[in-house]
Amino acid sequence: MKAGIVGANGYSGIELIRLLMNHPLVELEMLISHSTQGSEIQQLYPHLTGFLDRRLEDFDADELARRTDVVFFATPAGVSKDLLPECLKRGLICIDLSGDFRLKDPAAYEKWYQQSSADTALLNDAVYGLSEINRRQIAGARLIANPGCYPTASLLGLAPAVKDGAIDLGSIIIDGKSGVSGSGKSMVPGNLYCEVNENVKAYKLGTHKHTPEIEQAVAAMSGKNESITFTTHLIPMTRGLMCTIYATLAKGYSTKEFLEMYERFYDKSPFVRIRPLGSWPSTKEVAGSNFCDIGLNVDGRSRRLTIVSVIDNVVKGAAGQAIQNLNIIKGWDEQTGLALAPIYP
Ligand SMILES: NC(=O)C1=CN([C@@H]2O[C@H](COP(=O)(O)OP(=O)(O)OC[C@H]3O[C@@H](n4cnc5c(N)ncnc54)[C@H](OP(=O)(O)O)[C@@H]3O)[C@@H](O)[C@H]2O)C=CC1
Ligand SMILES: CC(=O)N[C@@H](CCC(=O)OP(=O)(O)O)C(=O)O
Repeated sequence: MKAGIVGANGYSGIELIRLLMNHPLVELEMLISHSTQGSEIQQLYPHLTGFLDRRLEDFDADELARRTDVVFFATPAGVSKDLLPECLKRGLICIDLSGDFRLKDPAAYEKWYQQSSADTALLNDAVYGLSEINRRQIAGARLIANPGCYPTASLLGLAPAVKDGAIDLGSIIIDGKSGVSGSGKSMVPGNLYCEVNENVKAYKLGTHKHTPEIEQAVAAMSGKNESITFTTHLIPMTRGLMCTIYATLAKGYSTKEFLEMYERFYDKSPFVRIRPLGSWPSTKEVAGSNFCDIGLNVDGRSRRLTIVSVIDNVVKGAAGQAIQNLNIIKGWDEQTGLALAPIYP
């Protein structure tokens, strides 16, 4: 199968290249960028020297349809809602890493993204690509809305407890922390070395666009609409994302009972690893891999569950999950091209 990447020279695009180069059933055919067409990818990114001999090209839906079968959109919000329908119309499988097709309600997109939404019919057709939760809908789909990085870690951490009814949904608090690559490679003063190094800062309190995405998915799992509290922090590292999630218990389970429930829930999900009693994950333990590692603790005194969920934001939070979704769409083994151990130390 031949693939194209729109936004190939951004952080998620480059990660798609690294992973797809090792995928036995996919061949990289077209790399598309916005401002660097004509350049050799190896010149822009010397770490790819000797691996991939391709020039960046301009977006052309006819050319994509002629040369590829699947297109990944690794573009900023607001780009794929216009370009992707042209590819879909031409019969291509489209996997969008941006938020353009994630929210079913166009008014919610307009409120949280501060721009006009994608076509409503396509929003309805789009399948939310949280691989472990929506496998049945993803299989055979043509349009995947790949989840955001914070929602991936949060929702994989919450899903078993939410589906069991074991926590009070109105009590959920998510404390998220991300490395700087989560914000992409564009020049932003807040991402300068002197601003980020030896610093931790909270950002977008009450306005983060992943808030409605997490709420929508929790509602889909539970049948109930509840507001969550979600706070994000930028931390001085390149890759890695941790969500520490707090919720009040609705059932009196112990940590051991929660761990057994999570183990059962993710029994057939090779990319979700549950930590044993008394052990919690760190971002380094998933770096460069498609794993989501989860640790749990019940605080009997406050009757609260704490969930610690970590991913590599550019792999499981973006490019890796996008490829996992392609594997599911095609009925291939989910781990094809993704069976990579994390980089350590
Ligand atoms: N970074 C992460 O950890 C995650 C990112 N995402 C999402 O994935 C998407 C990409 O993110 P990221 O890789 O970080 O972003 P970057 O800013 O690093 O890269 C964006 C890419 O999009 C290209 N681009 C911009 N506008 C257009 C356009 N009109 N047509 C074609 N290409 C265009 C840019 O090309 P050029 O440089 O030539 O202008 C660049 O290659 C975003 O929507 C992001 O929110 C999702 C989960 C995690
Ligand atoms: C560190 C950092 O800035 N992270 C970004 C994550 C954006 C992202 O991946 O989100 P979408 O795919 O939904 O656009 C943020 O918090 O906005």
